[in-house]
Amino acid sequence: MLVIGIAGGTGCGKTTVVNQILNELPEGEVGIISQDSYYNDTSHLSYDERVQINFDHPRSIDFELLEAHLKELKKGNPIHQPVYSFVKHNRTGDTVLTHPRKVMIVEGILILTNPELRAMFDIKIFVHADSDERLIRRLKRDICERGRDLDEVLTRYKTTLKPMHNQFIEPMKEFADIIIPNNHYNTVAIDIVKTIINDKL
Ligand SMILES: Nc1ncnc2c1ncn2[C@@H]1O[C@H](COP(=O)(O)OP(=O)(O)O)[C@@H](O)[C@H]1O
Ligand SMILES: Nc1ccn([C@@H]2O[C@H](COP(=O)(O)O)[C@@H](O)[C@H]2O)c(=O)n1
Repeated sequence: MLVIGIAGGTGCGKTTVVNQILNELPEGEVGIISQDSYYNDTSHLSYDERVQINFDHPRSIDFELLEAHLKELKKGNPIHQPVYSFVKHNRTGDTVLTHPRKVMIVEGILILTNPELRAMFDIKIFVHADSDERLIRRLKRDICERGRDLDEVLTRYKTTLKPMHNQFIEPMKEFADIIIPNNHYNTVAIDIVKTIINDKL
């Protein structure tokens, strides 16, 4: 199994890059694990308490479960990937049966911050977009798709997103094998990654 880690700040285009990679590759050969599925289970907290969580700090992620799941997939066993709700700020209780594939992609803002998880990646990719570009994209996405308003996104950006990005995410570029500039759609970089995957398949 080839395991590819794709990191980068919120709104840099990780999900878009993953979809572009999947496009045209043989169906059923590439699997995806999203770090978002592994936000800690916070069922013991009220909604108001969950809103206060710093979702851009590594401690908000259940890395233990994420690692355990990746190990199972590497052994050839399927896993039940939790489903996360950005509206409820919690896991929904549902899971998605995820089968091992020849190529597994793990994507998320903080996946390179955990040394044990990082060691499991054969290829580490960092997607870069400038912070103003990422903020614009995040505003549009969170308002249209994640039930947020302008005030919520901007407050979160100033109080947690930006400082956490500078402290934990940006320094992870050091560990990347490939950095994809993504201020604009980067078809050349996507083609290179697709070629690497096709070689493996
Ligand atoms: N290169 C790009 N140029 C313009 N918009 C982009 C680009 N890449 C992604 N987007 C848009 O930005 C938003 C956030 O992208 P997404 O892939 O969800 O980022 P991430 O998963 O890194 O948070 C989406 O609405 C997406 O369509
Ligand atoms: N309940 C939550 C959980 C996470 N976030 C934000 O999501 C971002 C990570 O997801 P991307 O798809 O953008 O990579 C992260 O910056 C968290 O702030 C949230 O808003 N609410």
